[in-house]
Amino acid sequence: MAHDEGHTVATKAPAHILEARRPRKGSRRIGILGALVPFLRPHRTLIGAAAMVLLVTTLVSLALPLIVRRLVDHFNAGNVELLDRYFVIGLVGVAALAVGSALRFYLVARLGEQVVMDLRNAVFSRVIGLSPAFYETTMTGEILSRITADTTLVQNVVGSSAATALRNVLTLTGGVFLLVTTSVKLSALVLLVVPLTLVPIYLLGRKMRLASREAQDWLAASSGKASESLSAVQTVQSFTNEKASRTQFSFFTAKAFAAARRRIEIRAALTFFVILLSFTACVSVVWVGIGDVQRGLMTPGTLVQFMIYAVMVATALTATAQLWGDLQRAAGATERLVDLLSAEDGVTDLEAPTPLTGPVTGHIVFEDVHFTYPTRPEAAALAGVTLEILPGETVALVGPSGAGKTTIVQLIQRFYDPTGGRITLDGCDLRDLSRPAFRRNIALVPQDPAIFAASATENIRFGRLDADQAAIEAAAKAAAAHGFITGFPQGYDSHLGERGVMLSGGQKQRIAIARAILRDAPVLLLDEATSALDAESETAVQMAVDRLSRNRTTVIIAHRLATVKKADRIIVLNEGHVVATGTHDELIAAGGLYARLAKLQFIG
Ligand SMILES: Nc1ncnc2c1ncn2[C@@H]1O[C@H](COP(=O)(O)OP(=O)(O)OP(=O)(O)O)[C@@H](O)[C@H]1O
Repeated sequence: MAHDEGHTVATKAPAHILEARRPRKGSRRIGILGALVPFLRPHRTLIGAAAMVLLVTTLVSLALPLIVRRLVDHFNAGNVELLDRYFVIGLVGVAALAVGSALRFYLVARLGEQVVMDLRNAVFSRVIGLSPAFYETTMTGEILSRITADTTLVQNVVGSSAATALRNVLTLTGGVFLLVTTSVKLSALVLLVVPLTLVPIYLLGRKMRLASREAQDWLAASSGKASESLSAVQTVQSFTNEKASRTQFSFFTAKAFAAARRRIEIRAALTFFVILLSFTACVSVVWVGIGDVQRGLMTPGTLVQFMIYAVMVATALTATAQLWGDLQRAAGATERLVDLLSAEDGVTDLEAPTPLTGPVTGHIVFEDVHFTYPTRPEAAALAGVTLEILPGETVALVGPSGAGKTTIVQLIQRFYDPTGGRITLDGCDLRDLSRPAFRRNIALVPQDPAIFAASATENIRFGRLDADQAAIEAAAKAAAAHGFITGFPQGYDSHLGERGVMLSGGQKQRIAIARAILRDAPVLLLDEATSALDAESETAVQMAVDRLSRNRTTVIIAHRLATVKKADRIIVLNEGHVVATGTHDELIAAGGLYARLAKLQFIG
């Protein structure tokens, strides 16, 4: 019932999920697992050792039935000494098998853990560097699901299934060879059935893989939904939308369940066919074999030996059917991980970027910059912006909502590349510089600063990771944050809670300002908070900003009269154009958009 409701409430399934239902180019191939080779290569020694152990244990397990045959055939011969010898050999074999199996488990499981660790790190290090355009179309919760759930599927394969598959292949090869040498006639019977079992494995395996990938996709979507709702839990609760959130979430989990159920059904069918076919063959063989023993064509020991091999071969086949499913599932997961690893970034650095020579002065120039957000190709966010910000100058960006102020600040950081024109820092096109190199010269104070679930010290240190405690406290003092931090029970060691839930708006801003002070960069970008602070916080923040912007190129998205009045120059934007520049008094005298905005927006 809840699921049906879900259909009406839930948003449409993400586009890539709908897309996932269609088989993609190459999605039929299990060969995608080859993408894991670069992750396996560094562990060659481990793999080699595991393969050796695997070979030895398989050979030992194939040899044991030979002993069993001798035991059976000499059972009544009265030669106790010979029997004892066989038992001792058998026990040695069993011991070798035990040691080998334990060692194989250890080596292979460790390999799985290591490969998955590397894979997780690779995916995270890839996505953490992707420019914001990527996150406009991908939910973070979904990426988390890829990093946890999908990598776990890969781990199953690398950390067990692959080894089991290899063992099965060896057992099958060795077992079939030994079957034939034991009895050609009975083997012919068994080998008739082997190809038959492969047919359902092949036919159903592909379906299973598609269902599995779909289940993983829905699972990822449900994580995306959950993390979105959880990160806005207060908004959800104050609008009493918990029920709708639950319904939406259960819509996604129900979809994941339905796909998983389809996979399980297919696998159940597969298990049925494989067990039926392989064990039917076993039983028929025993039937025929007992006749041969009665007619004296073979010894009972040989029949027992043959039966053990037949069971080994049949078991290996059954396991292969299941493993094939695991491999298919891992192929689906790998495909998605590969998608993430090879996600194209709209913003890329040159192979040989221009090095920044000497200290940056902070001379920023926009030359006829046009820009359209990739997700909104029909509307230009900037339509020919030309402006120059001199070293050390403080510039206030002012304009109605949607005018393009934030866009300008984003482009200065090269989160996007302009679609036309160019932006230079100290005369260098941003596209020719390496992002990490020039961003080191920029400090950002966002409107709603990110606060991490860590101590006050660690949060401020985010501005410059190698800063010592003294520098951190000095920055906090300059940002008027020292007072409230020392007021906390654990002072600088106080935990600030995820997203800074334990701080007021003004306190968060002062932490962000302390970070920027610590960074000590020649360019300061500041998005002034729109929310009103109390007079005391307001003055404290204002003073901290003044101190911070002195002797630096400062670009402020201004929302307060005090700020614009202090700016060297105000740039008025409207609909992606610069419509006027000047000081507060000049612009008021000119009486255009700014005069109107000033009257409406700045209360002072
Ligand atoms: N990530 C985005 N994807 C698509 N369009 C965007 C994106 N960010 C902003 N826009 C659009 O670009 C235009 C300029 O937005 P921008 O955020 O630069 O305005 P702003 O002047 O900072 O407004 P505000 O004062 O309300 O923050 C707006 O029409 C906005 O809807």
